[in-house]
Amino acid sequence: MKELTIAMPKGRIFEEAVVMLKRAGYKLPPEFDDSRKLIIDVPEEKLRFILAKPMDVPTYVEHGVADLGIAGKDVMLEEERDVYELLDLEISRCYLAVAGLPNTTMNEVAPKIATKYPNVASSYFREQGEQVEIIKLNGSIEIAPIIGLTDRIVDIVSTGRTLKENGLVEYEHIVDITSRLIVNPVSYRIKHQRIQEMVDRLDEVISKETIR
Ligand SMILES: Nc1ncnc2c1ncn2[C@@H]1O[C@H](COP(=O)(O)OP(=O)(O)OP(=O)(O)O)[C@@H](O)[C@H]1O
Ligand SMILES: O=P(O)(O)OC[C@H]1O[C@H](OP(=O)(O)OP(=O)(O)O)[C@H](O)[C@@H]1O
Repeated sequence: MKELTIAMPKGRIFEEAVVMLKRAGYKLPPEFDDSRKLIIDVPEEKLRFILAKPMDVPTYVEHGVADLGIAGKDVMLEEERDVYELLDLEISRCYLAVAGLPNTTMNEVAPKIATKYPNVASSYFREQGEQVEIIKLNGSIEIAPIIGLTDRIVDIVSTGRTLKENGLVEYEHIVDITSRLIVNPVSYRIKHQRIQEMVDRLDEVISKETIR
């Protein structure tokens, strides 16, 4: 049996992804529940896990140092890496939206947009026929319109709590987001049987949890 390397996103997707793998019958050691290790080998399952920053997962997979990865659709849209999406895992559900201070319009000349997703935001506003200046931030995006850095933000919304507690409102819904299982195209060809088995096992877990 060929070994598979999987790039896992640290942070909020990690826990849900681990639950899913366990439900699919993979026996994962206690390091998955509490550890600072960045590489976890599971020889019994012939699996190696790399614990990466969520935005970096498609990079590892594109370069083939990981066969598979788990990444949010937001990251896939932003990074546009040369990988295949195999499965919608239907976890970490959220959406990308345009938000800002209530009852405001965007500056007519060169409105500014703060975001962690400069590529997604640029193409969205281009499609809308609006010319904007993108200001890339790495987090706490909601601060930007409050302190007058930008007119709007493009950011993730899940419960809407962060917008609400910071006095912002949603203006436009851009795209729904869930996490995806992604694969390196070469790995998919040469380790096809092994990868397909994992896809089938995960797909069964998804089907049990949702009414399709
Ligand atoms: N509030 C949220 N609710 C649900 N899913 C979310 C939420 N925020 C982000 N996500 C999804 O989870 C993924 C990882 O988010 P997370 O906050 O763990 O990492 P990150 O913010 O990209 O990383 P870091 O904070 O370490 O830079 C995102 O790419 C997105 O798909
Ligand atoms: O609608 P909500 O449920 O409030 O979730 C949305 C918030 O979650 C994410 O932030 P995160 O917690 O990752 O912090 P960050 O600002 O550092 O990215 C996102 O960027 C929003 O700020």
